[in-house]
Amino acid sequence: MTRAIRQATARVPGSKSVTARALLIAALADGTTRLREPLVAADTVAFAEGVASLGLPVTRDAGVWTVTGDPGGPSAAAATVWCHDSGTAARFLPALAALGRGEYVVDASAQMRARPMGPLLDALRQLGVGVQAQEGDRLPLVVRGGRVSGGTVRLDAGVSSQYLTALCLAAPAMEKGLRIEIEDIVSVPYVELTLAMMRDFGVDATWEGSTIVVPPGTYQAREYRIEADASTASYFFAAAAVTGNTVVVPGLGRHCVQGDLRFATEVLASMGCRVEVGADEVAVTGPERLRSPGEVVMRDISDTMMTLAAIAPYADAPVRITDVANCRVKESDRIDAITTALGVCGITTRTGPDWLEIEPGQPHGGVVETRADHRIAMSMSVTGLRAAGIELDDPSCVAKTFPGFHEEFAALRTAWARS
Ligand SMILES: O=C(O)C1=C[C@@H](OP(=O)(O)O)[C@@H](O)[C@H](O)C1
Ligand SMILES: C=C(OP(=O)(O)O)C(=O)O
Repeated sequence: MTRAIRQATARVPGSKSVTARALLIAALADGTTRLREPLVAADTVAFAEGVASLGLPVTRDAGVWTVTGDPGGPSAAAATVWCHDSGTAARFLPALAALGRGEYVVDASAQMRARPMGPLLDALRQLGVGVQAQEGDRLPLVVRGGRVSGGTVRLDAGVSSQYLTALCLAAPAMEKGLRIEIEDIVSVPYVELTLAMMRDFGVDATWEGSTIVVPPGTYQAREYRIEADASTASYFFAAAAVTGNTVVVPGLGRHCVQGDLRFATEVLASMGCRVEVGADEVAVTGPERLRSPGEVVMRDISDTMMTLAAIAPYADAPVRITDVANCRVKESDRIDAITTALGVCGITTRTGPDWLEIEPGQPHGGVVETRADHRIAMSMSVTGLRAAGIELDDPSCVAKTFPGFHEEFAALRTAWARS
């Protein structure tokens, strides 16, 4: 007997990572850039307000953000840049501030103040930028803007690729450009995304072995469409995986530049899902019984680690996720947060410094401690599709990247039920 598969569409907002990069590039571009379909969420609003506070105007209309760039860098004489909980803002904006003509304070929430900044600050200091930080190179910072001539820096991006992206994005505005010699690196697809977007705005940076070479140059202002967020889409793809239904997500497709789409095309596909990548949409259909992918190395796509952990109980054998040490220094200690959440629901897990393992089982209800981490909230919502009584202590923390998440998730369930 063939089973009835229910199909529905889920609308996922614009990519956080693409929106943040586009804002910074546009701020340094020659002219006015119009960003279509940007992500409107706490992280990107903080980013846009940070750019504006540095003296580079950003107008936010529905569906279009307009940025008036200045290849000479920020013009404000003084500013306080408030990054809220956003790693992209807290790591990218100090590099933009370094190019300015004033003295800037960069600060953020307690959650972000606890996250590491050291390698970025070390690289900025190698370039002669005046940076003062709190003990342990944490936020808040004072950055003294000035002419940055560039040259060569060494960088350890083994805890976060965001330090490397920050330097790459700012480098064309440096007199000699920049050679960045990379010691270690995580989240490589995010760096590829950075270089691809720089190319879209007219600057061609290249890899030479483990060095990135960015020539001096000027970004060209343009009209730019922000694609949907592949990390956010992972929750909707995972929902199809555990229910055996089909979800179609528009705004992602063959030309997608985000590494996290690999969660669908590689991880879910290896678990028995059918994954169809079209020109401007991706469809995922769950199997009758979810297969364990065995061990999954997630160093490149660690934002989707919790999505996989959240569906792992429904697989037919244990799931082991490895090489995700830097998940311990994100919005929460994510290895601890997701295994604690699953534990509250009766699922057995094991962890190590950079890995976790999840046993198959039927979760029961419980109150999940989200630890103000949007991805714990969204991931455990997926677990809740096949387990009654899973509640989040703070559902509103999804506002970091998708304020409308719960409404869209509920709409998908309703659409499946009606189809
Ligand atoms: O550059 C970016 O836009 C991002 C890089 C990744 O961080 P790490 O490089 O710290 O892993 C990712 O987790 C984050 O959500 C967004
Ligand atoms: C790690 C994340 O964000 P950021 O580092 O940009 O705060 C995330 O969105 O999962």
